[in-house]
Amino acid sequence: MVDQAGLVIGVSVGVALGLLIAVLVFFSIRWYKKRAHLRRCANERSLTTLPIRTNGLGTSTDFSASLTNSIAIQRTENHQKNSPRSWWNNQNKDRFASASGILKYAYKDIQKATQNFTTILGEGSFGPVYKATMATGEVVAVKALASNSKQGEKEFQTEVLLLGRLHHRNLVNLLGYCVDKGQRMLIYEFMSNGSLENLLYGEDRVLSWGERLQIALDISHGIEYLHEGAVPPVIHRDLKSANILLDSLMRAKVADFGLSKEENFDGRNSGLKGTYGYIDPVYMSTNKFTMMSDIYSFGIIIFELITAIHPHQNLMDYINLAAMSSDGVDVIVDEKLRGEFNLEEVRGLASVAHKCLRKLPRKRPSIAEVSQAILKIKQRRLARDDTMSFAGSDFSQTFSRIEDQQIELRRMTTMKE
Ligand SMILES: Nc1ncnc2c1ncn2[C@@H]1O[C@H](COP(=O)(O)OP(=O)(O)OP(=O)(O)O)[C@@H](O)[C@H]1O
Repeated sequence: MVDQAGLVIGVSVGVALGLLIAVLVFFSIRWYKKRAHLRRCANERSLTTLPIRTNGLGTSTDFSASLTNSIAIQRTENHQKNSPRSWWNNQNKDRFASASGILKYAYKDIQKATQNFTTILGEGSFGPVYKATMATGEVVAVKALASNSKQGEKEFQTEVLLLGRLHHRNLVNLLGYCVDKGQRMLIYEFMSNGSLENLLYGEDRVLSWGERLQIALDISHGIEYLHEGAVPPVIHRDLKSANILLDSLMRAKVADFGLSKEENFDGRNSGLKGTYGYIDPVYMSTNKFTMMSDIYSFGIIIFELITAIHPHQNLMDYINLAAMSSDGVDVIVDEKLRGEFNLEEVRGLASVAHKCLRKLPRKRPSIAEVSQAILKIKQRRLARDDTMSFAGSDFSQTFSRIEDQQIELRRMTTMKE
C-alpha cells in the first residue's frame, strides 16, 4: 500500500515537474521570439530614421546620429538582400533611397546620363564635374572623384554624410551618390548659372547691383544655416566665390562641404585648409579654424561682389587703400556697374564686410548679425523702390488728370465754336 502510494506520488510529482518544465520552455521561447521581433522592429525604425533636420524642419541629434545614419545606409544594403521586399529591390536594384534620404545610383546609370562622361562642366580639385540628364528627365551635376585624388574617400564619405542631412534653400542640395565599379560620385542639383566666380570675372553677363545684394543675402542665409541651424554646427572652411553657385533665377547657394576640407593652400602642402586669398590670417598663425574664419572668408566674398576684384589680384590692397581714401569704398566699386547702384547701399554692405575682416575674430559679427545687417539694406532698398513707384504712380495720376482737363477744355472750346 505504502509502496503504491509512493509510486503515485512519485509519478504525480514527475508529471507536475515535466509540465512545469514544458510551460517554462514554452514561455522562454515566446519571450525570446518577442524580444527578437522587438529588436527587428527597432532596427527597421533606425533604418527609416529621417536625416537630421533643424530649425523646425525635423528632429535634431548629435553627430553620433549622423554616424548612425551612415551605418544605417550599410545595414539597409545588407538587409535588403534578404528581406521579403527584395522583389522591389530587384526592380530598383540600381537606385534606392538611403537612410539619409539621398539616392544611390549605379555606375551605368550615370554613364548613360552623362553620355559616357562627355558633358563636362568644369574641373575642381576633387575631379571633373559633368552635366547629366537622368532617366526621369531631371538635370543634375555629377562630381566624379578623381582616382588620384588624395583626399578622396574620406572627403567623399564626409560629403555624403554631411550633405545628406543638411537641407536649405541656400545650400547646393546633394541628391544622390554612386559607389560602383571602383568609382565614387556625388550627384547635386544642377545650378544653371554656374559659379559666382565665373559670373563676376567672365564676359557672359554683368550682375546688377540688386542681384549682387540678393546674392550676398543668400550666401549669408546659407552660412547661417550651417553655423546656427545645423546640429552640430558646420564650419565650411573653404568659402570662396568659386564655391557659390547660382540657379536659373540667379539665387545663390553655398556648395562644397566636406570636399572643402582638402589641403589646398597655395598649392603647397602646408597643412592649412582653404584657398589662398580667402583664408583668415588668424587661422594661418594659430592653425585653429573657427566659425569666425568662415566670417572672414565671407567678408572677402562681399568685397568681390562690390568690386569684382579677385582676391588673387590683391583685393586686400585695394580694400586697405580705399579705407584710407576720403571717398572710401566708392573708388573701388566695380566699373561694370556703370554707376547703376545706390551708393548708400554699397557703403552699407562694405561696412558689413569690413566688420567681417576685423583682425580679432571676437570683434567680427556672428553670421546672424551679418544676415540682419544685409537684410536691413535690402529692406531699405525695397521701401525706397516702393516710394518711388508710389511717387511714380502719383505723377502719372496727376499727368492723366491734366490730360483729362485738356480734353475737357478742348471739348468746351469746340462746343463754343
Ligand atoms: N551643382 C553644379 N551645377 C552646375 N555646375 C557645377 C555644379 N557644381 C560644380 N559645377 C561647376 O563645375 C566646376 C568645378 O566645380 P568644383 O566644385 O569641382 O570645383 P571648384 O569649386 O571650382 O574648385 P575647388 O574644387 O578647387 O574648390 C565649376 O566650374 C562649377 O561651376
